[in-house]
Formats: sequence, structure tokens, C-alpha cells
Amino acid sequence: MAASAISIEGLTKRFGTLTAVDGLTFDVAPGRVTGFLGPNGSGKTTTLRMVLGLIEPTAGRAVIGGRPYREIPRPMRLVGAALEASSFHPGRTALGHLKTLAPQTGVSTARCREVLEFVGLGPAADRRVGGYSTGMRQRLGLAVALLGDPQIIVLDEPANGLDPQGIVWLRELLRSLAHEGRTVLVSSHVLAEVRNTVDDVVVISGGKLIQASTLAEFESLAETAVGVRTPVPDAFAVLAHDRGWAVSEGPGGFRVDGQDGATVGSAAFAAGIELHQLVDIGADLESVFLRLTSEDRR
Ligand SMILES: Nc1ncnc2c1ncn2[C@@H]1O[C@H](COP(=O)(O)OP(=O)(O)OP(=O)(O)O)[C@@H](O)[C@H]1O
Repeated sequence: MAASAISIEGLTKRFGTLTAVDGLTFDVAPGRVTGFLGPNGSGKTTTLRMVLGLIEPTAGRAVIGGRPYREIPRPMRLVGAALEASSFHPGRTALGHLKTLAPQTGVSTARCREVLEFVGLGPAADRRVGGYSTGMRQRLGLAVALLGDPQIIVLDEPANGLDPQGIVWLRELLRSLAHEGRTVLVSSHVLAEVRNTVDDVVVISGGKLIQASTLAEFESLAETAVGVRTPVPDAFAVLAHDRGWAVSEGPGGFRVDGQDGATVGSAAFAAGIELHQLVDIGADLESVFLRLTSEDRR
């Protein structure tokens, strides 16, 4: 397989006068989980629908394993996708649903049962999907995606409707799929939801690419901060003022933005200021995400 499992070049989709996806170019690498991030309505689903050959691009192209989706023979053996969790026939059982997909995927009924077990739907395999919770539908969507044991997995907001336990389970599952060398592309409008899951991020806003990098590079855009507790807040406030630190005071103590613990600790020590707590507060990635995606880049 080519170095990038999914390759998107100048991908554009217009609906009338609305440009939903605007000249997107990025690659998705195998062996990694890539988060496809953007606010509601930023064009994620439209992009994924083009990747999966469900709608035609207005311009540009998307290729999977070197060819457009529609040219892949038995695509479900190469690419597994879950776009909408709600589009299952409510009268069908989960097993019945997978069995209808088995011939085109070239898999057995045993494989259908196996994959339902794998996503935690074993006990519910023979129940009608109409009675499923949102989380169960998400799991069924995953079962469909994984049915053909594909190398490339594309999931649209798979964490929606999952409870916290389900989210942890999903995270482990996606990590293990990537660990096996598979390509995992997963969309979300909630950065926090995927932050512990993804290796790479592709961030879009208004249909345009904002950032495509490793998560670590993305995190480096965020400013660090330090939390401080001191029995002598007035003295600390004077020190912060003297140093020109951006400081705010809350019920839990001070927050110093843009500094690290070593700088603040040394300065306090030199000034003879007693500290009872000094903590590095992790980079505030959520605010970077909001800032990047709310700026008007159109
Ligand atoms: N078939 C369509 N006809 C007209 N407009 C559409 C169509 N599909 C999507 N859009 C519009 O394109 C824009 C992007 O929608 P899209 O569903 O791709 O965003 P999204 O990032 O997936 O959002 P969400 O997180 O809410 O699912 C939106 O303004 C949407 O209303």
C-alpha cells in the first residue's frame, strides 16, 4: 500500500451557492489514528461522503489505497466505514443486518457473529435494531465497518451516544486497530473526545483546512499555564505584576498563563514567597481549537 492510505487533493463540494468543502488537501497515514476535527457544519461528513464515493466532488479528488472508492473491487474488504448510526432497518436484527451485507463483503455468517461479539453486541445480536439505544447503533455501525476485516477504517462521530465506558472501549479499539497497522480516520466536533485517541489531527473550519499535523505539533500551539497556591497572595500579586506575568486569581489560587512551573517557582523563591502548590497546567488545547476554527478564514 502507498505511504498514505487516504489521499485528498483539492477536494471541493458546492451545494448551490454554498461551498461546503473548499479545496481540502491532506493525507491520512496507515498505522495511526487520525482525528478529523471541525465544528458542526464545517464539512466533515460531506468530505467523508466524497471519500467513500457516495457523492461526487465538484472539484478535486479523494483516493483510497491509490484509487477512487468506486474503482475498488469489493471495497468493504479494503475500507470499512460507519457514517450514520441511525440508517438501519428497524425491523431487522443486528445479525440479520450484517447477513444482508455478507455476500457483497464475501464473509460468512460466522464472521457476522464474530464481529458482533467483538463490538459487544453478542447478546443483542438477535434483537431488532429498532429497540437499540444510540450507543448500540454506534456499535452496530462499527460492526458493519469491521465486517470485511478492512485495512482502512473511516468513522463519522463514532463516540456520539456512547457512555463514558463506551468511549474508553472505543478508544482502546481504535488504538489497537492502528497498532495492527490499519488506517483509522475518525471525525469529531469535540476535540476532548478524541484527544487521548488520535496520533494525527486534520482540523477544518468552513470547509477549509486549518491544520494537518501530528497531535503533538498541534498541542505545541497551545500555551501552558501554572497554578499557584500561596499563603501570601498579596506578595505573589506584586511579584507577578513586577514580572509582567498574565495572572488571574480564582478560588483555587492563581493561574499564571504562558509561564512554566520552574520560572514561577524560582522567581517566588528568589523573592522569599512561600508557595504551597505549584502545578503545570496542561496545554489548553480546546481553546486553540476554538480559536483556530472560529477565526474567519474564508
Ligand atoms: N445535500 C446537501 N445539500 C445542501 N447542503 C448540504 C448538503 N449536505 C451538507 N450540506 C451543508 O454543507 C455544510 C457542511 O455540512 P457537513 O454535514 O459536511 O458538516 P459536518 O462538519 O459534518 O457537521 P456535523 O458535525 O454537524 O455533522 C453545512 O452547511 C450543511 O448544511
